[in-house]
Amino acid sequence: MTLSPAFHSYGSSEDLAEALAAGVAAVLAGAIATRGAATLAVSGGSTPKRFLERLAETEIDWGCVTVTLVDERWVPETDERSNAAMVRRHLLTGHAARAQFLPFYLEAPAPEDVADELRMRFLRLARPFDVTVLGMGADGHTASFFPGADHLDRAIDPDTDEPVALIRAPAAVEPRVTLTLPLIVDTRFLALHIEGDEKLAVYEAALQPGPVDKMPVRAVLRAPRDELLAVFWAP
Ligand SMILES: O=C(O)[C@H](O)[C@@H](O)[C@H](O)[C@H](O)COP(=O)(O)O
Repeated sequence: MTLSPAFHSYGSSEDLAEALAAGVAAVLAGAIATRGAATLAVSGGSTPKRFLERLAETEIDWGCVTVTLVDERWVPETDERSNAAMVRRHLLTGHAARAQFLPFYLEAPAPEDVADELRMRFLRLARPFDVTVLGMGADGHTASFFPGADHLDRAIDPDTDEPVALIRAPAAVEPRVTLTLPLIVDTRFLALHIEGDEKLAVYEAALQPGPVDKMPVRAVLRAPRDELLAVFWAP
């Protein structure tokens, strides 16, 4: 059964960052208390930076946390477009520097050259994740589920056993590697973090009936889950 998302709106990006960081830290601390470990998957781009900085300040036992990405642009961490570099800069500092980090990028011209290594790397990740935080583009993509992407059907196949998908799409700029839909929705706390009026309108349009491939965030919105998807929005 697909439950309607829980929508949380905040007066400012800073208020949202504080609230989302507190919520994520609480879920991670709960996982550490019960299992001695926690897994966090975060998205790249620009929106998460303030939230990740607030999360880095929380005093949970970061040494028990594995941090990974929802998706990555196929560039080295020296490239300003690298999501891994953004996460290291904004999250893996201070208290959170002790977390174990599992990035995607491997030294190879194309992700297809290391597809088996990527598959094995992410097959080993404990499931379900404890926290997954998604972003969304103004075109209705999330993760690297871009409209018009090649292999999009494989990436959003709810029945795939593959942990990652290799994506190429005009809007994606670089080749992408993304967690597949089952890994993304198989998480205890799933959040969609969007900011601005434009993305709010895109989110509301994505809630309406329509083809998934035109607004692939719909694959997440429609995925049957026991727990509510939590949407965090600020103007
Ligand atoms: O690699 C990426 O770009 C992200 O993982 C992607 O899915 C992101 O969440 C959206 O593109 C929104 O990006 P902004 O936050 O920069 O608008």
